[in-house]
This record gives sequence, structure tokens and C-alpha cells, in this order.
Amino acid sequence: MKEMIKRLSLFPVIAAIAFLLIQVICDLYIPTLTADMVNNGIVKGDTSYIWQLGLIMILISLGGFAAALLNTNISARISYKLGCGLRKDIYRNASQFSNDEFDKIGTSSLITRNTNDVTQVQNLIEMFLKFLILAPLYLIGGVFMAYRLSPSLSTVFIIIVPIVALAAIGISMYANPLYEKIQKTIDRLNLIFREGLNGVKVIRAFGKEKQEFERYEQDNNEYTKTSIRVNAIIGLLMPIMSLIMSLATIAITWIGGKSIDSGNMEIGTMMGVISYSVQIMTGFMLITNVISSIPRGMTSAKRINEVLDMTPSICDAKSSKQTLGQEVFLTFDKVSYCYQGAEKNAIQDISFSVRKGKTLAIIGSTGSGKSTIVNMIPRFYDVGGGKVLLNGTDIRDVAQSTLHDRVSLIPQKSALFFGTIRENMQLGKPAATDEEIWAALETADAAEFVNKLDGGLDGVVEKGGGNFSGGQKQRLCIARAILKNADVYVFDDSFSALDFKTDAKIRMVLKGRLKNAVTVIVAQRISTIMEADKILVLNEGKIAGVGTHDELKQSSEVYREIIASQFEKGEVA
Ligand SMILES: Nc1ncnc2c1ncn2[C@@H]1O[C@H](COP(=O)(O)OP(=O)(O)OP(=O)(O)O)[C@@H](O)[C@H]1O
Repeated sequence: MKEMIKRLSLFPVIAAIAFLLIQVICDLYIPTLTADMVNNGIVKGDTSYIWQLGLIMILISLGGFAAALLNTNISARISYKLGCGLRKDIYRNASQFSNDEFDKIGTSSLITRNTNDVTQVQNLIEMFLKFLILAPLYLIGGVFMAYRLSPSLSTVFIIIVPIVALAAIGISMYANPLYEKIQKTIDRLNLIFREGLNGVKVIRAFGKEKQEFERYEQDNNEYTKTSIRVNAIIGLLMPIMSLIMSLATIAITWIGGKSIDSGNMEIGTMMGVISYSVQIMTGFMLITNVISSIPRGMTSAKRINEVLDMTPSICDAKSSKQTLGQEVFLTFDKVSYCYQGAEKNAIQDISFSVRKGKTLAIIGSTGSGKSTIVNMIPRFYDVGGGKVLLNGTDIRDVAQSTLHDRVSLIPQKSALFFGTIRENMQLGKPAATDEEIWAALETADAAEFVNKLDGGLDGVVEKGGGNFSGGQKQRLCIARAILKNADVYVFDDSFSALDFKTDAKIRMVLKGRLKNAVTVIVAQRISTIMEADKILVLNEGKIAGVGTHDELKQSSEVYREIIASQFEKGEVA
């Protein structure tokens, strides 16, 4: 929470607290004036004193009202600005994360932290500025003012206030871990809900709706059970406080009544002390209302700090050279990588080199490490051993922005964004003209269907490209990637949704267009890669063969098995 408080601007906080103090002083002064009015005005029948004091009381009440309004306004501004800053920083930090950090925290948890957790912290700060300071001031101020009126009557408060305060602290400490559990369950609920919505078609196709619903229901019940438990504990506070304060009021009336009887106390004094008991009670009520926000807000602050303190494992070295060599070539030199928590390397001792104008193809069974290799090229993961060199320079010695400028990646999963075709294409080259975009679409065999869209380049792309078929999405992604002027073009299984004819047609046009760059193609189909200058055959993360199609047919058993399996399916022409 300290880190959250450090983010607040000093002046508005001081202003909010100052107005709060004015409000409390005004509120606390009223019972003393009431006692004075009863003892010296009403009992003695002094009308002018009653008018005079009445006017002062009205002015003080109005002052307290104005101060409360200003405090509320400033507190809301402070807390909303804090929330805005936190969301911005979480977004900025998370956008620097490498895949390792995303794997560690999880996308769903990041979303919960950026929404729910920020709101909890925001609420706590607002409550803190409005009530959390007010409550102890009412308590301490009320006891102090009551003591000034009657030391004997206020001994009742001196005994009960610490008891109730200790009960509140104890209950809050007990609730703290339960709030942590609640936040984690919300993370899981979000994860299952998100997965369920994204994969709704698969779930239906496999008839797994019931199992998925049960998985969700289990966490949902857990969340409800824990929330009910927390509320039952926190809910104890209010009745306990009410009971104690009622007993206190009875004690004050009894002791006060006896003192008035024996002529040792005036009636106004007892009325004043009872008014202070109401204010002390209000202080406790405020604490009760906000006490649940404290552990919840603190848990959320901890979760937010985890994201803000997380330094991306992949960052620019201080010695980052800003330039790459002029001669275009890509080299992997004995590269190995092991995913976090995995028992063995996903890829092991991978070495190859490809020059400008040449195509390297990577083939292998699922899970053999193809995507892992291509993710190393833009440094989405850093090598565990060995090195990756672009144009002769170790990519870790280059600023990431320079590297990303020179690498164009078409990921396995087509990523299109809500907007227009033009906006999506311009991600590849922000200043691309319509002619350039049409030329790229032509190369990717996408011009024809884009032409038929209402609005052409202004045609709408729905979220995730939902209004296009799998093959159309892949073609749009290819067009976007080749618009970018890069040294390396990486196609990670980007032709899989295309029919054989379109696949061959696009690859032929691409060969001419990308003649000044290195092309890396990952594919499952032999027909997609058989014309490549060099084919890398992967098996369980290791190289099982390197060569051209004809060479591998002779030398690689794994390659022959892949060909045989595809002949059986009739996939190889
Ligand atoms: N984020 C990850 N965390 C842990 N292990 C992973 C992760 N991503 C991949 N792996 C593991 O690394 C190995 C290689 O995976 P990779 O995705 O590179 O294979 P692939 O050849 O591209 O597979 P596919 O053809 O199915 O896409 C697999 O055993 C996989 O289970």
C-alpha cells in the first residue's frame, strides 16, 4: 500500500485532510455548544443567549457541511486519478513483457489486476480520505470533548473504545487472507469464462458444455462460499459495536442521572456527553463500513505491485548497438531453449544459416519445436544457450525496436484487429499508400475478396477478424506482413488454411517480392516446403536432417516418414 500512497499528489491530499479536519472540528463542537445552551440558556431562561448561541451553531454546521462537500470532491478526484495512473502503468509495463512474464502471471489475471484490483485500491484511497481518517478523529475527538465536559462520565468511553478498536483490528486481520483467496478465485473464474467463450465452438463440438460449466460452477461456488464467510465475520462487527455503545449510553445515563440527583452535574452536561457517545458510535460505524475495504485494498495493491515491479526478462542491453550489418543473413548458432518449469529443452543445439533471397523451411511433427525456433528470431523468448545472429550481430546486442523493425512475423494464429482493412494493413507500414496496400493484397491473393467488400479498403474487420474465413484471415496477415520492409520474413504455419493451389500461387509470387530478404517458412505440409532452398527437419527439439527436398528424401528417415504419412492422406501432389 505504501507504493500506492507514494503515488498521490501531496497538495490535494493535504487539502482533503484539511477540509476533513474542519468538518470534524465543527461536528465535535456542536454537542459542547448544546450543553452550554441547555445549562446557561434554557435552564436559566436567557433567550438572547439562546439566539446568540443558536446562530453560532448554525454557522458552524454550515461550515462543517461545506468542508464535507469539498473533502468528498477532492477525495474522489485523487482516487480516480490514482486509478487512471495505475491502469496506464500496468498497461505500459505489461506491453513490455516477454512471453515468459505472460506465462508467469497469465492474461486473465492481468486483466483482473488492471480492472478489479485497481478499483479496490481506488475505493480504499477514497474511503481513507473520506472516512478512515474521520472515524478515529470522531473517536478520539469525541472522547476528548466528552472528557472536557465531564471526566467522570467519559471514563466509560476510555474503557470501551480500546476494546472495540482491538475487536475491529482482530477481525480485519482474520479477514485479510480470505480476501486474497477471493481475488485468486476471481482470476480463475475469469480464466475459465474467457477460455469457455473463446473456445465455445470446440466445447460444443465435443459436447463438453456440462464439464466446462461444472468447472466454472466449482470456482463460482468457492468464491460465493468464501465471500459469505468473510461477510459473516465482518458482519459481526456492527452488532458488537451497537451492543457495546448501547450499554455505554445506559451506563452514562445511570451515572449521570445519579450525579444530577445529588446536584453534582447539570442536565446539559449529560446531554452533551450522550451526544458525544452518538458521535463515537458514528466513528465506529464508519470503521465498520470501511474495514472490509482495507484487507481487500491491501491485497489488490500487492497484486498490482507484482505487475508493476516485474521487470521484463527481455530488455535492451545497456551496450545495445543501434545498427545491424548491411549484408542480410540469419544464423542460429547451437541454440537451445527450455520453457519455465519444463523438464527438458524444447529445442536443443539448433544451428543453421540462411542468406538473402533464400528460403529456409522448418518441418516436424507437432510439438517438435518449430514455433519455439521462430519465436527466437524477434526475441519473444531469449535463447537459453547459443546465439541468434541477424546480419552478423547477436540480436541481444541490438535495441529491440531496431530488431522488430527488421523482422516481419506472421504468427501461427492470425491476429486481426477491430477496424478497417486499411488500418489493419497499416500496422505493417503506417505510411502505406492505397497502391502499396493493394499490391500487397494482390501478392497474398487477397485483393479479390477485399474488392468485393463494402467499402474496399475501408471495409470493416470485426474483432479478431471474425467476419473472415480462416484462409482469408491468413491471406490478410500475409499481406500485412509483406507490406513491411524487413530483412527476415517468418511465416509460422501461415499457409495451413489455404488450399494447395492458392498456397503454391502465393509462395511463387512471394519468392519474387522477398528476394532481398531471408524467408523462413514453418509448415506441416511437404508441398508447402519442398521448393525451399534449405529444409530443417525437427524431431523432439533436435535437428533430424538438413538439406533440399531431394537430398532429404535420400538422407532423412524422419523426412521420408513425413512424406509417407502425407502420401497416405493424399496431401502430397
Ligand atoms: N509456453 C510454453 N510453456 C511450456 N512449454 C511450452 C510452451 N510452448 C511450447 N511448449 C512446449 O515446447 C515444445 C515445442 O513446442 P512448439 O510450439 O515449438 O512446437 P511446434 O513444433 O511449433 O508445434 P505445432 O506444430 O503443434 O505448432 C512442446 O513440447 C510444447 O509442449
